[in-house]
Amino acid sequence: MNGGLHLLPALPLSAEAFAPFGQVIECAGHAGYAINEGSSQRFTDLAQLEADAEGRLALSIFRAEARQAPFALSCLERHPLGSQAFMPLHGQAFLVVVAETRPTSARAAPESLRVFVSNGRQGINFRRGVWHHPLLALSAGDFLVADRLGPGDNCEAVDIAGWQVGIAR
Ligand SMILES: NC(=O)N[C@@H](O)C(=O)O
Ligand code: NI
Repeated sequence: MNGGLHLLPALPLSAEAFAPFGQVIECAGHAGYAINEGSSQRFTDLAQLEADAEGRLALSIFRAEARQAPFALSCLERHPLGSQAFMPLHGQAFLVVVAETRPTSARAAPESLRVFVSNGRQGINFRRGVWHHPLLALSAGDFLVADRLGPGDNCEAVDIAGWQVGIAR
């Protein structure tokens, strides 16, 4: 413990481990196919983007500052009306914190929290409604973000405490 905070170490991000929460956006593990007279390879349909009927999917860029690990968690959120995808544009690693269920108390039970670290060549797509921590970039850089815009409240948040996330030494 450090300052009363329990450390939840990050595991390397993999499609299998992340499957309950969404998809990993990467070329590794997928078969690309040649397009444009062989000048490019297309790695297609890597994430299932979701939006309700009243919303629409939009592309944005988050210009993220580096967060210092270990990082004390203060909240989790979810987007009930659509998915949310993050793809690093400068190969920056980032932490991904997800929970299988809504935290029932401020001190979210560790067994419901999962922490992954992207190698910077991997993006992620949170399924619609998955509890997650807002973006935690480990080095500064831009992220391409695809998520749902439209009417209604698409962000539900809960406060949590007592946990910090980082890279196991
Ligand atoms: N607030 C916002 O647009 N981003 C968060 O939803 C996040 O997950 O980073
Ligand atoms: Ni979010």
